[in-house]
Amino acid sequence: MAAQTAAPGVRDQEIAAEQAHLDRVYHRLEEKIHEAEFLMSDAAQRGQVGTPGALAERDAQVFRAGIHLNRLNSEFEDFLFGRIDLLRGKDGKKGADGAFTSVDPADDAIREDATADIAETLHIGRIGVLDTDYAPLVIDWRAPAAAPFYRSTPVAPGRVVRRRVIRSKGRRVLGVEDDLLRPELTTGLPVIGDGALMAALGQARTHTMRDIVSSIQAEQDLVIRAPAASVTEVTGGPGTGKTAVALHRAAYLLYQDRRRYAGGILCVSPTPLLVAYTEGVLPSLGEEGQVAIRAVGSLVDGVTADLYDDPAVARIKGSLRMTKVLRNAARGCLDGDDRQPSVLRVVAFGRRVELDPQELDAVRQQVLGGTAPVNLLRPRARRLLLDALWRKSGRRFDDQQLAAEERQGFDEDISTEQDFIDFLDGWWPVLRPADVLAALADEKRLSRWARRVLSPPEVRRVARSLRRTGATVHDVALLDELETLLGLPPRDKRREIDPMDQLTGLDELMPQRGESGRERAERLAWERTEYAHVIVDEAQDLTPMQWRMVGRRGRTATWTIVGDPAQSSWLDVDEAARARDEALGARPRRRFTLTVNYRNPAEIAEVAATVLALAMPGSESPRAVRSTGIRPRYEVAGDDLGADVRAAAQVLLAEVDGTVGVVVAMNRRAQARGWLAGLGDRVVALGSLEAKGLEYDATVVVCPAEIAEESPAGLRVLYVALTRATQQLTVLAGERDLPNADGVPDLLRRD
Ligand SMILES: Nc1ncnc2c1ncn2[C@@H]1O[C@H](COP(=O)(O)OP(=O)(O)OP(=O)(O)O)[C@@H](O)[C@H]1O
Repeated sequence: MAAQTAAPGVRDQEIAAEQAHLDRVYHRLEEKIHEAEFLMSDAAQRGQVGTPGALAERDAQVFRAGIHLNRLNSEFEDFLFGRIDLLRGKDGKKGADGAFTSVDPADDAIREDATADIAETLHIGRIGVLDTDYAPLVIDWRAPAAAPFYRSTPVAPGRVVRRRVIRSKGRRVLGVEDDLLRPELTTGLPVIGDGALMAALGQARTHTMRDIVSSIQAEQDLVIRAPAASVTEVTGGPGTGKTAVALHRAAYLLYQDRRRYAGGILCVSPTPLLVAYTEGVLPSLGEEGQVAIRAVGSLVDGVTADLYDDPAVARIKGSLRMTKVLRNAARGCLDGDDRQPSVLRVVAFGRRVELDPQELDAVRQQVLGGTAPVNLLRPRARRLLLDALWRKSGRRFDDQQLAAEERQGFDEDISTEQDFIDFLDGWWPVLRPADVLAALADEKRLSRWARRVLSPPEVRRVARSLRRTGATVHDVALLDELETLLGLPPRDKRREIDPMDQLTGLDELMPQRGESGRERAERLAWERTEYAHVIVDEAQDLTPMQWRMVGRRGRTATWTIVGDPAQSSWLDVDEAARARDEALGARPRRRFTLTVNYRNPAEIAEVAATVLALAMPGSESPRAVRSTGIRPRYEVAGDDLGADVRAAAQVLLAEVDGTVGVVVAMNRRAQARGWLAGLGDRVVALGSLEAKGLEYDATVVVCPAEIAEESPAGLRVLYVALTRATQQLTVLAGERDLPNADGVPDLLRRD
C-alpha cells in the first residue's frame, strides 16, 4: 500500500512533528490527572458533610475522577498510535469528539489537476483527550471518528489521504509507518516506511498476545464495530485474527455501552494456555478487569480441569446423549446406596409408626412425579412422608378444625424428632454434582442409568474414565448439567453490595480497594452466573454438552462467536451445530468471514493447505499476507526421537528471536517436556489439542501421522498444528509418516 519513500531527513522531521504533538498530549494529560486528583480529594472532604445533596454530588465527582485516574494511570504507555490526514468532508458537521463526521470528501475537495488540501488531521489513541478548547488532541480508537483509520482502503479511501502508525514508548516517538491511500493525489504529504501492518507482523512473538489496535484491517474492523444486537458469527481460517478481533470487540462494546457491559462480558476459551496467552490484550486496551476470560474447563466454580479424556470417551461425554444419562443419575442417586435407611420408624401418639420399603418407594415415586430439580424436591418429600405417617397413625377426627390442629402438632413433633431428621438426610440427601458424577464411576449403576442410551462398551469406558483422579475438561460440562438437574442452594459467599455503588454505577467502573484487575475479573466471574455478552473463541471445538453449559451463561446475552470448522477437533459437527442452535435460540445472526492469514508466511500456509485438502476437501485456505522466502524444513527422526526433537528445537531457537513451540501427539506431552528440559522458557512442548489458538515464531511438528491418527478428527488437529508458526516450520517425520527421499511425510505431499 505504501508507495513513495521520503527523502533522507524527512523521516526525522516527521518524527519530530509527532513528538511535538505527543508532548502536547502529555502536557494535557498531566493537567487532567491533577484535576482528577484534586476532584478525588475534594470529593473525599465533602463526603464528610453528609447531606443528601452533597453525597450525590460527591458520588458524581468520584465517579468521573475515578474513571480519569484509572485510565490515565494505566494507559500512559504508547497510547497515541495513529494519525489520519483527511480531505474536506461533504458537509461541515462535527461529532461529539470534535471531528468532522462526513465519510465522503466534498465534491470540490480534489481539484482538476489532482491536487488537494488536507483539511483535517486526527490523532488516534487508546483514549480520547480534548484540549482546553475542546479540540480533539486524541480520538479514542473506538469513536466513530476513528473508524476511517481502520476502514479506509486504497479501493475505498473516503476522505483519508494518508494513514500513519506512530510507534512510541512512554513519552518518546520512535518511528512512523505510513500507508498512502490516495497515491494519485498531490498533497505534499511525505510517506515514511513500508506500512504498519508488515512492521507489526514481522515482530518476534512472546508468550502473550499483543493488541492489534494500530493495524486493524478493514474486514476486521467491520466485525469489531458490528452492532451488539443478537449474534455475531465470525468464521475465518487460521491466523485471520479471529481471537484478536473478538477481544477488540469486547473493548469496543464496553466503550459503546459501559453500563450494560462492564463486568458482564464472558469470553470462553478452549484451554488455560490460550487464556494465559490472551489475557493481557484487554488491559492493554484499557479494559482491565471488565471481561472474564475463562477456559471451558474452568466455567464451573471450584473446578479447574485441564486433563483430557481419550477421544473415544470425550466423544461420549460431549454428546447430547449424556443429558438423558445424567437425568436418570440425578434421580437414581437417591437410592441404591447400601447405607441408605430402608425403613422409617417414629413414635407418634405414644406408639411406633413405621413406613416399610414398599410404602417408602411409593412416596418417592410420587415426589419424583414433579419435574423440579432433585434437591428442590426435598421439602415435598418431607411433606409426603409426614402425610404417609399420619395416615398410618390411624387417627381420625370428625371435627375438621380439631383434625387440622392435631395434624399441625403431629407435623411439628415428628419433623423435629432426630430419628426423622436423620432418616430424611439419608433417604433424600442433598446431592452435589460431584457426588453424582462419582456415582457414575460404578459400572453397574451407570449401566442402569444409561440403558438404551449407551452401549455396554461405552458404559465401561465412561465408568473407567471416571474412576481416575481429577476432573477432565469434558467432566466440567457434565458437572454443570448436574448442577441444573439437582438445583443447588444459592451460593452463600456473595459480596455484600454497597447501596452507594448501585446509585452511581461506580462499582462497575472502579476496582475495590487493593484489588488487581485479574482479581476483579475473578470476583465478577464468581458473582455472575449470567452475562450480558458472551464471546466464544474457537467455537468449532465446543461439544454439544459444552454448548449447553455456555448457553446457560448467556440466556439473555448478545453473542460473538468466532471459529473455523476446518480446525474442529469434534467429530460430530452436525450434533454440535444443533446444540449451538439451541443455545442461541432464534436470535438473528449476522455472519462475517475473515479472509487474510496474518500469521503464517505463504510458504507455511501452502503446506497446511495440503492437509486442509485432506481434512476438509473443497474448503478454502485464507490468503497469506506475506512471504518470507524461507521454506519449511523436513527431517526424518532416527532411533532417538527425543534427541532429534531437541536438536530441531535448538536450531530454531538460534534462528528466531522469540518463541519456539514443539507440537506432539497428546500421549507424548510429558515425554516431550523431558526432551526439552533445560532449553529455557522460549521453547514450549505442547500436546496437539493444547496448540489451539497459540502461535510461535517457529514450530516443530513432531510425527504428523501420530497426530492425524490419534482421533477421528486428527487431520483437522494436524492442520491446527501446522498453522502455529509466524516464521519457520520444521516437520520431523517418524516411521509412520512414510517420508519420501526429501523427508516430506506422506500426508504433506501434494502428489
Ligand atoms: N490487523 C492486524 N495487524 C497486526 N497483526 C494482526 C492483525 N490481525 C491479526 N494479526 C496477528 O495475526 C496473528 C493471528 O491472529 P489470531 O490469533 O487472532 O488469529 P485466529 O484467527 O484466532 O487464528 P487461529 O484460528 O489459528 O486461532 C496474531 O499474531 C495477531 O496479532
